[in-house]
Amino acid sequence: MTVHPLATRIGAPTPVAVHNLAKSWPGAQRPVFSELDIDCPAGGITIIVGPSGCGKTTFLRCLCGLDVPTKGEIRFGDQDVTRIDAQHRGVAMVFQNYALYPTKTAFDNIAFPLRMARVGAAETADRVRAAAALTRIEGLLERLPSQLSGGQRQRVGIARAIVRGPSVLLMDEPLSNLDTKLRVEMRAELSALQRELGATTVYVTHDQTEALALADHLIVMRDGKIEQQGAPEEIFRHPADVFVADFLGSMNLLAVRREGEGMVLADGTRVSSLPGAPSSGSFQLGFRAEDAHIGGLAGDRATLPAMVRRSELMGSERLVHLHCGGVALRARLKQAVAPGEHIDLHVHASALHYFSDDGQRAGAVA
Ligand SMILES: Nc1ncnc2c1ncn2[C@@H]1O[C@H](COP(=O)(O)OP(=O)(O)OP(=O)(O)O)[C@@H](O)[C@H]1O
Repeated sequence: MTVHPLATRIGAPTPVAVHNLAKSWPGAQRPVFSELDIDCPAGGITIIVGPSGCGKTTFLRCLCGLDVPTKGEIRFGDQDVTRIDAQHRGVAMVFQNYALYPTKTAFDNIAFPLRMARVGAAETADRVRAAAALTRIEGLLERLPSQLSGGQRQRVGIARAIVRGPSVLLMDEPLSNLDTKLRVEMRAELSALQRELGATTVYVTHDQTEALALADHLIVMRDGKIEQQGAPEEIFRHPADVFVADFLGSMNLLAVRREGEGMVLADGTRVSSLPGAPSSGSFQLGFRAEDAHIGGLAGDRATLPAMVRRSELMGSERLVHLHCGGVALRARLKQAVAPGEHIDLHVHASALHYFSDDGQRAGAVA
């Protein structure tokens, strides 16, 4: 693999690890986060996803050195950086609101960290141009931030972050101020750029699509705790609890209880077969909208009687709002269905998830 001129690392990429990390604000009733144990793969993208206020930004600020954790350890490679100043960590951060100097041109914004580090004028110009080329803003370097679009401003922010060749790159919702189309484009570009630079990247978002698309290692956070972490596909396929299941991909959930030999939904509807279901008591059944079908499904499957409430055309398929077992469900179906119509929804055994009443995974067919 060729090493990009902005990748200043010597040797292998830097792994980032935190151990038992906690942060509390003075006077607050409970910590922002606690007991965080994370190993970010060297040279890969670790994504932290979670609802607003769960502590994502504060965690990133601790990694960056802008905030000091109350407890625990942060390691970049072999080095304990927990108490080391931000400018000596070899880390750069991209902020959600771009954080550009309004009176400086794009060139001067990007050059700023190099000038602070007293890098010579010729090398500064070379590096700014290399960063601008990577972020495709070569033609915009003389403009002020006010003369740039949101997407262009964010590119300047990213160029500024990578211009010193950081070994660790932190990104706080870098795409959230962009419109949907640009966000998808920039997402692909960011991924390519990150691979080219090889900087270990920690990326915070509340967007589950972005998280699944970009992550090598995915961490789902809730109320300052790690709910689940691992490979994105593994988490998507085997969510540890109802919160993760619903946060990553909106899971339909139905309460089920066993009665004698059979199973009954909350409104008394009887269900004939639920492959892999817990063998006693009550539980929650989960499945995703895209895993529901009408007919045409061979092998082990669940059949759920449902009534159509509304159907929205989404191009090649329809998002169908249904009533089943006393609750509202959603299914993405190929067929046209009419409001009021009664249908049998089929879900393949491999797409069924089971959770205990308190929301923990209760096993499922793999
Ligand atoms: N400087 C501060 N002093 C006191 N409390 C703070 C401070 N900064 C953040 N908090 C609190 O810490 C909690 C976590 O905030 P944080 O910004 O880390 O969450 P987040 O998950 O990044 O949210 P969002 O997605 O909305 O940006 C919030 O309850 C917030 O009010």
